[in-house]
Amino acid sequence: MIRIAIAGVAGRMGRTLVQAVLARSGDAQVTAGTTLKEDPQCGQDIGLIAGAGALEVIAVDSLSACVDDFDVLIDFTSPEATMQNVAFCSKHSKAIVIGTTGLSDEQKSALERASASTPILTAPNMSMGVNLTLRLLEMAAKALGDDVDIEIVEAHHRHKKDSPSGTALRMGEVIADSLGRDLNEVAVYGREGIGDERDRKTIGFATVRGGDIVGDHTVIFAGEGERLEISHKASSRMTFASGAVRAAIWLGSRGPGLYSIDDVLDLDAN
Ligand SMILES: NC(=O)C1=CN([C@@H]2O[C@H](COP(=O)(O)OP(=O)(O)OC[C@H]3O[C@@H](n4cnc5c(N)ncnc54)[C@H](OP(=O)(O)O)[C@@H]3O)[C@@H](O)[C@H]2O)C=CC1
Ligand SMILES: O=C(O)C1=N[C@H](C(=O)O)C[C@H](O)C1
Repeated sequence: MIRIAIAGVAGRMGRTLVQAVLARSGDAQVTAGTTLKEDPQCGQDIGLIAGAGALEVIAVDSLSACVDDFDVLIDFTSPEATMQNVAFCSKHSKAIVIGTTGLSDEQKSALERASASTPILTAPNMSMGVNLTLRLLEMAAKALGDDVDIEIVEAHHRHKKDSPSGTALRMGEVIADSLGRDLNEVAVYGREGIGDERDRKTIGFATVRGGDIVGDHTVIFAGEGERLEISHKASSRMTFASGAVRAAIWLGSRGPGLYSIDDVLDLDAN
């Protein structure tokens, strides 16, 4: 039985993660959860915070306060909080699953360094559908090559802080790699005013923020006379949470290393 702690347990993903662990049949347990000290839910039962009934586990304001209570931490918070949590997990030999997006290149390098002594699994999107979409994008990019213009459009709820989404950026990386391009050189983030004609080698990103959109991603491969669009639309955060819990259970029996959700999901099984 894996003992799971959830960082940011009062957040949108934190609450859904509690429900996702409860939905499993006895191979995992939520044994700890953190909130910020100033959060009004700090000190409350995390089951009640998640709207799932009391679990007799109280939300605490730091990982130090629950260090003996968990094996794997699941972290969907903010880049700053995630990096502090990685340092804590490294020091205390805990595995960590990271869903937080918007990490800088420097923060990603720090994750790589920490993974020499800590099991770390990170993915900008833990859903089966998105990770299958990444495979389809690779196939489409290779087949259509340099004959199309490629644009990535993503839409999320009004509270989302990072843009473009981590998933959109990963989609861009997969497509750029498939075409032998460097995303840092070819990405165009939004357009405004009068500019030059589109350069075919570029990969465009467009961001929509509004209401309660859970997460939509569409990649457009626009050619002459036809265009192909590959879309994924999430309608529930449970798709991300159940992937993350599955990843935590998998990571619980792994040694140090930097893993991805591809290592966990059986995308080739069916
Ligand atoms: N990989 C994936 O599949 C997915 C990734 N995400 C990513 O997960 C992250 C969180 O998203 P979401 O749940 O919507 O955001 P929320 O803002 O709802 O949740 C984040 C929570 O973390 C809390 N928090 C921040 N710092 C700390 C800290 N040091 N200790 C404890 N709690 C802390 C926040 O508190 P407060 O509100 O008080 O600041 C908040 O409750 C984002 O980066 C998002 O992009 C989201 C969905 C899927
Ligand atoms: O913030 C969110 O909500 C989401 N963030 C992730 C991202 O940035 O890609 C994944 C998902 O789309 C929801």
